[in-house]
Amino acid sequence: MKVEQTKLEGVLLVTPQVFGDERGFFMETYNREKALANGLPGEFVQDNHSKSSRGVLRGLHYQHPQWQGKLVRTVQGEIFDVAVDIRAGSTTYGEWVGYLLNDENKQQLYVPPGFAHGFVVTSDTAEVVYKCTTVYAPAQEGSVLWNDPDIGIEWPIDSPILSAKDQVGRRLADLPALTV
Ligand SMILES: Cc1cn([C@H]2C[C@H](O)[C@@H](COP(=O)(O)OP(=O)(O)O[C@H]3O[C@H](C)C(=O)[C@H](O)[C@H]3O)O2)c(=O)[nH]c1=O
Repeated sequence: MKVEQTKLEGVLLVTPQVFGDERGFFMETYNREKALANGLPGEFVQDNHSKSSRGVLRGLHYQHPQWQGKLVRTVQGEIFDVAVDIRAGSTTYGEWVGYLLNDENKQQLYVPPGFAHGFVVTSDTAEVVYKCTTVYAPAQEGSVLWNDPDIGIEWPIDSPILSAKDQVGRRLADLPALTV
């Protein structure tokens, strides 16, 4: 697998080695030894799977103080996956990166603790699976407004479908000082 550092330190783009043959393909989607050798966590404690229709935007979410690192991939369809640096005092505070993760490129995005995460679906449907470094702690969840102009995410969808929670995410300027 290839692991690339994005412009936000700690956010990693993972491209797995895909073994194709006349039957189809095989790839390792996670390997602890290779992960540790490439700056990825050696332990995840929860796997998630969500399915969404075109235009659904889930995010931007984080957990604090029990931050969740997330290794995200799309097993069917395509998403535009986004990480936003919300670590108080970070030199890249409020900056974002976004990548198209789909069932063709099979790429994964690692979103480390200290970042808000979200995605929008750019195919008819998308099934997203992701490994988490800590378990779900709903009382610790926070939401950042998906279209906060102070972040300026260039989403490929103008009018996304949002949950009630995501319609009222907090502006970056209203976030408490969050440390990892
Ligand atoms: C996240 C989560 C949710 N749930 C339950 C709670 C609700 O009854 C239902 C839907 O939850 P929610 O609307 O928060 O799901 P998403 O909007 O997909 O939330 C996720 O969206 C973005 C992309 C993220 O990065 C997070 O993993 C997560 O916040 O699943 C659980 O039981 N366990 C969980 O870990």
